[in-house]
Amino acid sequence: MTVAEWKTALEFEDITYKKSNGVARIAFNRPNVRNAFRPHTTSELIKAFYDAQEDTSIGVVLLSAEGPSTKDGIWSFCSGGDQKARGEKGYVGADGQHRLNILEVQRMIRFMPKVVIAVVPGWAVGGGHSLHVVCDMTLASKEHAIFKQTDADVTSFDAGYGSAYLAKMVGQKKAREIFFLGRNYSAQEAFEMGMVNAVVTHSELEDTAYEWAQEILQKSPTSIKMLKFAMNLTDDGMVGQQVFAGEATRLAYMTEEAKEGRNAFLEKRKPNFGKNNWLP
Ligand SMILES: CC(C)(COP(=O)(O)OP(=O)(O)OC[C@H]1O[C@@H](n2cnc3c(N)ncnc32)[C@H](O)[C@@H]1OP(=O)(O)O)[C@@H](O)C(=O)NCCC(=O)NCCSC(=O)c1cc(O)c2ccccc2c1O
Repeated sequence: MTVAEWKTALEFEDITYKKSNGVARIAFNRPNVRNAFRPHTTSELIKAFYDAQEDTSIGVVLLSAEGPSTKDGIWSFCSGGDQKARGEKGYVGADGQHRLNILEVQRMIRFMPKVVIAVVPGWAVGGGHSLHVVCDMTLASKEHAIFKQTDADVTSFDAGYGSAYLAKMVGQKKAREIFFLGRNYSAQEAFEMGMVNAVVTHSELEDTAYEWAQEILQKSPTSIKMLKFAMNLTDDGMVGQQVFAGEATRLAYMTEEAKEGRNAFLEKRKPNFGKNNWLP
């Protein structure tokens, strides 16, 4: 077992961001409000995810949470949009602008060419629930994780991945129950529904996530990336095809044909791609 040696990668206010041996760990850090996110949080998440995406030493990102609450000792992953940050036109930042950008965070997780694992130590609610749905895999605390959808209680609803993609994951009837009734589900129930990969004893949750990450890091990076994008493709329409196709183009750039095409243009001559290169 590789022991994690976390080092702070960038300093933030609402999140922590650390790296260890090929793994980045981005964690919500407002446990006293159940790790609700405000516009400031989403802008920090975007910066951290971008850094992890650009860092070629990083292959797996853990999206986790600090805790427990110093007020009552309760653990949470994320309770979604901060209801205290809601103005007349939606969530409002310190600059007075209305924005939340949580959907941009979702897209970064979805289209990042690396594996993102949700590590759920407690409440995963509303937009926090949707974030775990969009992650590639989810590990949940046996003792403390609770999954719940409150979007329809507060009129701030995820009609994208959080609901429609969830329905592909757990089935239409169950997804509708989750959103229409807003009940609490334990880690075990979430596992049985197919939206959690493993239920782990709380004290072993972070170590297990790190171990899973280390296992993934032994695999071929190109294979992992292409498989993630292949599995996304059918649900993501033309954008899914664009993301997958971008990687196909990258692979094509590495061929002799691509070198010949580029060189011919630069040397102002016709390209010669050879006669026997139409592979079966
Ligand atoms: C998460 C809970 C079920 C936990 O209940 P519990 O009883 O354990 O804790 P308390 O309710 O006492 O909370 C402790 C403390 O934290 C504060 N708090 C908790 N959640 C939030 C929150 N989301 N925003 C602000 N503050 C929060 C709470 O006020 C207490 O503070 P004190 O000062 O009193 O100590 C329960 O807390 C709960 O139900 N929370 C709200 C969950 C919720 O409705 N979240 C928002 C859903 S909508 C959403 O997230 C969302 C936003 C978007 O912008 C989207 C955009 C596009 C698509 C989708 C979006 C989306 O889904």
